[in-house]
Amino acid sequence: MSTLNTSITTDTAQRETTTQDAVSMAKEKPAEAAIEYGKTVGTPFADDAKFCLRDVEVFYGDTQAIKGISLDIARNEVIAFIGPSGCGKSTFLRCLNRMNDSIDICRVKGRLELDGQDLYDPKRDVVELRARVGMVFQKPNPFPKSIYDNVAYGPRIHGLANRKSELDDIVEDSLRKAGLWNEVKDRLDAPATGMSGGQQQRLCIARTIAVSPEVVLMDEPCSALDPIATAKVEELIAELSQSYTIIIVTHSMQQAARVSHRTAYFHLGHLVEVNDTDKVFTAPEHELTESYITGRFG
Ligand SMILES: Nc1ncnc2c1ncn2[C@@H]1O[C@H](COP(=O)(O)OP(=O)(O)OP(=O)(O)O)[C@@H](O)[C@H]1O
Repeated sequence: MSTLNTSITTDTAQRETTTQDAVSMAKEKPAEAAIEYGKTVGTPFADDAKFCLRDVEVFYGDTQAIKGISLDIARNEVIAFIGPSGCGKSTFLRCLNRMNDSIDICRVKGRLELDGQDLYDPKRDVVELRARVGMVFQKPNPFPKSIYDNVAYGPRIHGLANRKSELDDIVEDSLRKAGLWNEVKDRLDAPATGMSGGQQQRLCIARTIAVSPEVVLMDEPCSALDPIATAKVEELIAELSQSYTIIIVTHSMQQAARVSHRTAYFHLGHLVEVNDTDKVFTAPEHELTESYITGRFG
């Protein structure tokens, strides 16, 4: 603050710049000093844990992106990851189905278990893991194939159907669960790339659930969608939560409030607070959570 005061001069241009600096300082991310390493306030642990994650650290080369996070994710819960850009939400999400394995400079440390089994056991079949823990990305990414073949792709490679009729049933069931069947049942052979963005994203969700996953990871699944398509995907998340554990990264606090049971607030690679979603948005425990949800920075 003293630097700011001494920089004030009578020069008008200089004064304007200084005022802008003050505004941007006020919007700046609060210091890491407000966070105790490895400590999360609220309710990060659960009795019925699908994922048990302890002391997780992630490095890109020498840079530490995740700083000692411990968290349980319960069976059939929807948990939202929120926080300012670059705080590590996607990095942490990608640990859960080992998507970070494909990044050469990325190292994951700590204990990460799915149903009590080590996620990072070198003997683990990663293809099988990614069928159990499916992922929906920010931008819809259908294959350049027909609508039918997009959904049938996973069941085919995992040998989930012995006959064409069984595959047809899986495709129909997945498209129904994704709320898309009525829109596409008469054009299953049409290219998926000809669908609207919102339809493509629901197709990607159908493709993910076609292999009967236990968990669906969603990395900003609505950021490329308009409000109507977003509302459809959010309705879908509510329906899917009956059967799956869902972990969603979102920049929209309204979306986190609408779809999730618990919300986890990340800051500079730390997990600062986890609480029931209502509590996070009405009575956050940590000052940084409060600053973020009230728009003081982010
Ligand atoms: N492939 C990578 N190589 C090197 N550094 C990376 C890589 N991916 C992410 N990072 C760094 O790790 C940190 C966390 O990034 P991450 O994408 O996980 O944050 P985020 O909270 O999901 O951000 P956003 O909300 O902007 O998507 C950032 O400093 C980012 O620059």
